[in-house]
Amino acid sequence: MRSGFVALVGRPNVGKSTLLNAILGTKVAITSDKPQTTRSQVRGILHLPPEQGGDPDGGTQVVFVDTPGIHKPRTALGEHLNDTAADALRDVDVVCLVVEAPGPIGPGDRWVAARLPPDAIVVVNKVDAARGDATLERLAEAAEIPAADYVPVSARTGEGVDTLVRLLVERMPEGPPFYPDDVVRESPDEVWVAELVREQLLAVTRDEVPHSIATRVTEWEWPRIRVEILVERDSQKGIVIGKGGSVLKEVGTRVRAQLPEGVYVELAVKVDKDWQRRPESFHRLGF
Ligand SMILES: Nc1nc2c(ncn2[C@@H]2O[C@H](COP(=O)(O)OP(=O)(O)OP(=O)(O)O)[C@@H](O)[C@H]2O)c(=O)[nH]1
Repeated sequence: MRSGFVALVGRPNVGKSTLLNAILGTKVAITSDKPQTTRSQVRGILHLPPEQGGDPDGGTQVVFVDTPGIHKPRTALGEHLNDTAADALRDVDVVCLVVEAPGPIGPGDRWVAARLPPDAIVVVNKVDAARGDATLERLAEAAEIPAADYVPVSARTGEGVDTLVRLLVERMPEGPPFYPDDVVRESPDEVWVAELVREQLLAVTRDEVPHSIATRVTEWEWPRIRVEILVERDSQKGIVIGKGGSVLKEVGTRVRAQLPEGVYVELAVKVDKDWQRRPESFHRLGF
């Protein structure tokens, strides 16, 4: 049996979480078109039996660690997110730096690249959205980053994902599994439901609101779940609730669609002034 850890790092919005979901073939990480969606290390576990590309003698388990996008921090939470991502680089077997094909490799990507181990893999994502020779240009640029492999993929269409998985399996050391066969996501159910609510709020609200939102489950009496939504200012409360509660209603419907039938999700909004700037507030939220 082979088993090991892979960290997915990169700047915000390059598609790390979408790639993790594509590799696992199931949703374990929330995604959005807003940067800085991932706020903690999210673990997803790939189990490959020998006949599906795992080690021929006993299969392979790859534990993926999805990380917050590394960025120039503007708040205490931002600094904490960078530290969380940097922590993930330690003690893993392979680091994948994710960049995106459509736009040039920028200072943010290079800053992360300079902190990689020399045997990292550079993943050039979103090749489906690259026009003309953009993918080739990006691979040429990526080649300047010292790494062991450079792999073009599309997390959206799945192109190249198998190649990436094959390279990762080859790099996994011999060892026993870390998780039971049926575990694909490490986070507890309460954390997952709170994340689903945050994902839908990110999808439904706009502008500065998304960064100010945090969610947590405050009651779990199956099938009734109460989720509290924290915002930083009074003005944001109205936006999150929506006219006549329309935003909350839409979010609730979208979340329920992803949970077993019959689950009742109750949403409440609360103001926790400037929680992102106060470590005691965001530590209380589990960051
Ligand atoms: N066209 C295209 N879009 C993609 C692809 N992968 C991800 N995206 C989009 O890129 C956006 C960001 O994706 P995420 O997976 O949330 O990005 P992330 O790197 O985890 O972001 P952070 O949490 O901010 O670090 C979303 O709108 C995705 O749908 C891809 O292969 N092709």
